[in-house]
Amino acid sequence: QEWSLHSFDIGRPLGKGKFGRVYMVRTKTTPKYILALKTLYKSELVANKVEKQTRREIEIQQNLRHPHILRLYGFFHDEKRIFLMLEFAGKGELYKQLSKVGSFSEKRSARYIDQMADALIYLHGKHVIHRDIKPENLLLGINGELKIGDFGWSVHAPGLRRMTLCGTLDYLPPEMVEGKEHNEKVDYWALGVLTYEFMIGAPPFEDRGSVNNTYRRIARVDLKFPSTISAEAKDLISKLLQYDPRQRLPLTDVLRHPWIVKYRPKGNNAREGGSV
Ligand SMILES: COc1cccc(-c2nc(Nc3cc(C)[nH]n3)cc3ccccc23)c1
Repeated sequence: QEWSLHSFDIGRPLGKGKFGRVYMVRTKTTPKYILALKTLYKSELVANKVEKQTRREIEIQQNLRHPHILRLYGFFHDEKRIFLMLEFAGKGELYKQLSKVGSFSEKRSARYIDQMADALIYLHGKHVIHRDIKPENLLLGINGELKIGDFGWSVHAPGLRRMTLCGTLDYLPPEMVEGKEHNEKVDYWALGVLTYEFMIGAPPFEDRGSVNNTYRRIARVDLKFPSTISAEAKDLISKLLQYDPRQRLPLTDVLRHPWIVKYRPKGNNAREGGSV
């Protein structure tokens, strides 16, 4: 199947991505499929020196099949742009909902982290580390299920970050802010930061006034919890936000953690194959 812009009826623009716009589109084939078409301007990719990273993002995401990872069905290009044919997530960007309500309940946060852990186990099983887990890269499907949407920073483990850090430091683990070699355990740390931000509405080491102070707080694991957070939630976050990557709670143990199990939708706890 040779895809081009002529293969689609272009719907409404959904919003602006980093290097171009995202449109809701429908295939002209029957049956008709609704997709999100992400446009990337080649000139922008070259200007930002991210063409290799983009090629890697496409190659990685095309081979991934998981309910909580946004599908990349294919891509095509014209002289100016690259077009990514992405799964359409009906409820849009998770961070917009987070900023609208301020923070999520422990139940909603635990269910998202359950889904994230499941997706990360799949990713790491394919020796892919995401390296850029944060609310801005997460989308919500039509049934409110979480979808990891952006693989711009993912690499095959172990990686050494060559790009200067753009955007927030808040999610980076000590080994990355110290420029050391890192492995898939950077995603364990980011999962801890994400859990904290879902429930509190801001990341744990944020210092809006000074990037250097965020650095320091990360390197010192300067972690404080508001009294409103349950002991079980604090326990999980503290086991993920460990300075030493080897001490961080393995993802399979995240799935078994009491705080996660407590909020897992009924029927999802049935033992493998156990039917009642
Ligand atoms: C950067 O892409 C942006 C930016 C702003 C909003 C949206 C957005 N996206 C989606 N779904 C998507 C997006 C992708 C790549 N797959 N599925 C749904 C929405 C619904 C309401 C408002 C906005 C929405 C995307």
